Formats: sequence, structure tokens, C-alpha cells
Amino acid sequence: MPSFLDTRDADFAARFQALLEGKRESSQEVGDVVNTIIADVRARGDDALVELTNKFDKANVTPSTLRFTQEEIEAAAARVTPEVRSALETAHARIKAHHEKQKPADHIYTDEIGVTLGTRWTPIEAVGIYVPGGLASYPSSVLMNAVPAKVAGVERIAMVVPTPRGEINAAILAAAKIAGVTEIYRVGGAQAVAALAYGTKTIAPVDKIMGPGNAYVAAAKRQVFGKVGIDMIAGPSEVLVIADSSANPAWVAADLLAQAEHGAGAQSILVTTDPRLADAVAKEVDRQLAVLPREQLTREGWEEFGAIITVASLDEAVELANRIASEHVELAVDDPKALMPRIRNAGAIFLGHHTPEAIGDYVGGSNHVLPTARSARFASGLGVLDFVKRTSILGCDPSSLAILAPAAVTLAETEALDAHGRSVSIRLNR
Ligand SMILES: NC(=O)c1ccc[n+]([C@@H]2O[C@H](COP(=O)([O-])OP(=O)(O)OC[C@H]3O[C@@H](n4cnc5c(N)ncnc54)[C@H](O)[C@@H]3O)[C@@H](O)[C@H]2O)c1
Ligand SMILES: N[C@H](CO)Cc1c[nH]c[nH+]1
Ligand SMILES: [Zn+2]
Repeated sequence: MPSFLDTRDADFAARFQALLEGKRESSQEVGDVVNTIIADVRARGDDALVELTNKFDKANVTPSTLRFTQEEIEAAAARVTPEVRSALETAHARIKAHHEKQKPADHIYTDEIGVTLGTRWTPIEAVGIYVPGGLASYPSSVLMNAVPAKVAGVERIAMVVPTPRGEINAAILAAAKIAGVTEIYRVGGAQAVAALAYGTKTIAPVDKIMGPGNAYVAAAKRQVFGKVGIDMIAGPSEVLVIADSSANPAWVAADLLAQAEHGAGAQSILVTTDPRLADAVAKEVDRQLAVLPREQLTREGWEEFGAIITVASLDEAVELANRIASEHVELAVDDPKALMPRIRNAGAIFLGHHTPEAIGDYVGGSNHVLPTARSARFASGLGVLDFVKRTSILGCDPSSLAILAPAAVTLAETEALDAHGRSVSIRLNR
């Protein structure tokens, strides 16, 4: 059963806290399993990678078939229907256009005392992109990961994707071809993350690992952070819909079920000012669930962590949304643009009744790799900035050095770092 809460109930605070603390993703148990897998890949390289892939994915790979050949990529890309190719191309063009606007500019200037200061952006050399593929397959996630990498100018993109029972959705490889990704491996889960971080004979290590995945992938990214960079924790999907009486219950129910469909650990929450809408959405969810082909998976996603919360005002709705910090926040209200600036914590915001979250998953142009598990309080969705790094540039001439030297020497003395002070003063009295 999903939770039904009302802010006016006496036990609301305790039940809301329990909802916030619900363990959807990282348990000690998952952490321990992942720890063992990473250690195994570090110790035994390809042998461990192959063994674990065949164990978890039943993929029947060998070291020599871990990487997709160029012929396999071409053949799969040729197998997709013209409709699928065209949809992928539409998505690719829109994602590319939006991400081009995120490219940061270098800048350099000389200040009033003659010091040159600047900021330079450089693409990361090698990135790993994780494309999930356990319960569903995600050609759209290929584009969401690869396009910003390409726009940023990353040289090497190594893509990993699990192939359950040795099968791959041809659209995954078609999307990779459209995005210009050629280095693709049949591995997933924690073992794929470990291989990207530490390297094996077949997979050279990367500098940073991006992309969404289940609890095992998220835990592995946490554990390899430091050895490599990671984008964020983009784990099991979430949506929070804020709705007033202008919302359509059938549409809201459909949006809640769309995220629940991602399965284990997914979370769909409705926060509404209208008790009648709350009832109508609950009934609609049951009605729509019964006709969904993936009913069981979606039901688990909805019933385990789903919730309908009735509030006294939109002010209360905003406050709860900011505390929950959901991956996606839909504003199914009369005046979404007025409410939008008040939502501080969200991976992405969807404006109004005609913007289902699924448009953002596929073709809107914004990125669908977004922070989950309340990390939208401090993290952002994937974008070009994740694939570049910033270097500062500094230059003094004799006169600006003379102006800054006394303060620098004083601070060096305060820190008792004499060699620091000397490296400044030695340049002054010639
Ligand atoms: N936040 C985002 O931006 C975003 C975007 C797309 C998808 N997602 C999420 O990605 C997830 C995809 O999950 P998925 O499972 O379909 O694919 P996945 O590729 O993330 O995970 C599959 C892998 O999990 C590993 N695994 C499964 N059970 C295991 C076990 N018992 N022990 C060790 N390893 C195990 C296996 O190695 C398998 O290859 C969903 O939760 C979905 O909500 C998130
Ligand atoms: N909703 C997911 C992000 O949480 C992304 C996705 C891809 N395909 C379908 N959905
Ligand atoms: Zn989705």
C-alpha cells in the first residue's frame, strides 16, 4: 500500500519523517556485495568481469566478446525501424541543441593593479558512461550521457551496458551510433563500474564515471569515488507531483505510474491541496495499474514507496517538496510559472498540465540523468559542466608582484611557512 498522509493529522510529522527516511536504495547489504565485487575485479581483472557478468546477466561472454565490434554496432543500428531511428534522431538533435547552450566560456582579464586572472575550461580526457539495462533497456540514456560528453569535447567515451541473457536492444547500439560512441562493452552492475575505475586488460580505466543505474550501480559509484570522479548518485527514479483542483486525475495518475514503472526503489508522490483530487487519483492509479502490461513491476514501484499527501495550501506543498528534494517535480497547478521559482530542491521541474515528465525522459531536450535519494538538495542533473574541469590562470608582472608581495609575505609568516615568503621576497630586491 502507498502511504496516505494529511498535514492536518496528529501523526503527520512522524509519518512524513518515515517517508523521508525510507531506505530505497543503499543498504548495508548492497554496500557489502558491491565491496566484494570491486575487490574481485581489482584482483582478477577480465576473469572476474566475465565471471560476474555471466553470473548476474547470464550473458555468456568471454574476454574476447566483452567489447561490441564495429560490425555488431553497424548491424544492430541497421536493424531498428525507420520510426525508431527517426525518434532517436529527434531526441539527439533536441538534446544536442539544449546542451550546446551549456558550454562554458573561458575568460581572462587584467585587473587594475596589472594582475592577469582567468578561468579555462578543459574537457575531461576519458569518461565512462553507464547505460542501465537490467529490468528495462534505455536507449534514451545513451543519448543523455553521450551528447553532453561530445558537446564538451571529451576524447574517449567508454560505454558499458548489461546484456541480460546475452541480448541487447538494437536501439541502444543505434543510439550509440547516432551519438558517435564506438567503445561499448557488454558489462553492467558494480563490476562494470569497477572495471571503468580500475581498468582490466580489456577495459582501460577512465577519469570519471557518469550515468544512472540501480542500487548496485549507485553503491559502486560511491565506492570508487576518489579513484575516479563521478557525476552524482542517479539511482532509482522519483517523481513528486504538486497538484491543485485544476489538475486532471487521470493524467496525474499516469505520471505517478510512469516513474513507478522503473521498478524496485522507485518513488512516486502526489502532494495536493484538493482532497477530492487525492481520492480521484488513488482510484485512477488502481484502474490504470490493472491494464498496464508491466503491472507487477509498476505495482511494486507504486506500493512500496508511493504516497499521496493532502496539504492545506500550496505554501505547504512547496515546503514539503523542498524537503523531499525529488528527482522530478511536476507542477500540475493553475499557475505553474508562479510556483516554479519557489521550488529550490529538484533535479528537474516540469511546468503545467501539458508537460508530462516522460517528455523530459525522451525528447524535451533537457537531461534525464538526475540526482535521486534527496541529493537534489546539493546536486544537479547531468550536463556539459560534468564533462569539463575548470583551471584558474594567474600572472603578475614586476609592479603587480611588488604591490601584492607584502601581504603574501605577512600571511606566509603567519603560517610559519618561511619558504613560501622567501619565494615571493626573493623576486623583489634586485
Ligand atoms: N536517476 C536517473 O537519472 C535514472 C535514469 C534512468 C534509469 N534510472 C534508474 O536506473 C535503474 C535501472 O536498473 P536496472 O536494474 O534495470 O539496470 P542496471 O543496469 O542499473 O542494473 C543491472 C545490473 O545490476 C546488477 N545486479 C542485479 N542484481 C544484483 C545482485 N543481487 N547482486 C549484485 N549485482 C546485481 C547486475 O550486475 C546487473 O547487470 C532503475 O532503478 C531506474 O529507475 C535512473
Ligand atoms: N525517468 C528516468 C530518470 O529517472 C529516465 C528514463 C529513461 N527512459 C525512461 N525513463
Ligand atoms: Zn522514466
